[in-house]
Amino acid sequence: MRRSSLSTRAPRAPARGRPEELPLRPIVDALLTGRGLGVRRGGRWLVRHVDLRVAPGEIVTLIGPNGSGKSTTVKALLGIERPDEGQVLRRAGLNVGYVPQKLAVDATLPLDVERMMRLTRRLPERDLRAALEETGVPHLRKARMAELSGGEFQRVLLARAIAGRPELLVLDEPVQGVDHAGEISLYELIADIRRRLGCGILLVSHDLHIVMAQTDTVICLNGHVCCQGSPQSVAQSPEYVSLFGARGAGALALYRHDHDHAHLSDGRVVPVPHEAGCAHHAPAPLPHLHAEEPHVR
Ligand SMILES: Nc1ncnc2c1ncn2[C@@H]1O[C@H](COP(=O)(O)OP(=O)(O)OP(=O)(O)O)[C@@H](O)[C@H]1O
Repeated sequence: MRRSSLSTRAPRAPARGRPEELPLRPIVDALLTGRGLGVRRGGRWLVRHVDLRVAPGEIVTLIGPNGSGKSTTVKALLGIERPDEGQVLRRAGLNVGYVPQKLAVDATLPLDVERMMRLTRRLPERDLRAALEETGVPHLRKARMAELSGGEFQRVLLARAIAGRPELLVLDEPVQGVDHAGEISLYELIADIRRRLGCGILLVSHDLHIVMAQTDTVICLNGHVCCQGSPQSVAQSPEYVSLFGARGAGALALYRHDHDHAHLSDGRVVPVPHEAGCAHHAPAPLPHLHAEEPHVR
């Protein structure tokens, strides 16, 4: 039977003696695409010529030194900052969960976790409870935001971002104020959320050696895209080494083996198929995309 790669029709009933044909998967479009993105403020380009895309189920991590334009790029992609150049394409009606880089809660504000979760939307009890459980903080429901530890605070923000079952999760430095062990478990939680929700994730991080184990595509930014690709290919690129030094590159190499197993939330380690290194993340023309405001939570 001749099959078109674009077809999404159900397969015919299998002929006797022939193996059943699996239904063809529909073409999966990117959730979010930036093409030639540039943001200019105060007479200078903060970022320029940025191409990136996030597909469903993919973790894309933006790394780069302080002031390299990571948050600016994220804000431009989400429509929070207006780009001066290039194009942002978001899947129509895209549901986004966003944890911004800066979110300070005044110590005098009597804001508890439950109210924080419901601050900007109606959230049914079931969804609120599920989100807090998924991020491991159901016991903090009545706690005051201002009294949470760094790790607890970040978990609540994550719960708030996933409560609406987003298709895309955007996390701008989600492990701020978290100790080393807490960072590792937060990144494992993020990878676990990706597996459970099947959402795409755009992550901004400084924690190269930890985050790399969970990342599909790394984009190394320094006002422009210096290099991009799988963690392994980026670690070997001269641009990356010159930005982060050989020590940073060496730290990535240490984590190559992590791709052969996964950590479950109950502590078990299970084998996963070896990923044979992602291809470079070249933006390609995408049909069915509309430039419109996303539904950012
Ligand atoms: N609205 C603005 N007007 C002028 N300059 C800005 C504006 N927003 C950001 N910048 C500058 O743009 C540069 C990039 O900032 P951005 O916050 O995107 O960097 P970053 O890579 O996220 O940094 P960090 O790792 O320190 O969080 C910085 O020099 C910052 O001061």
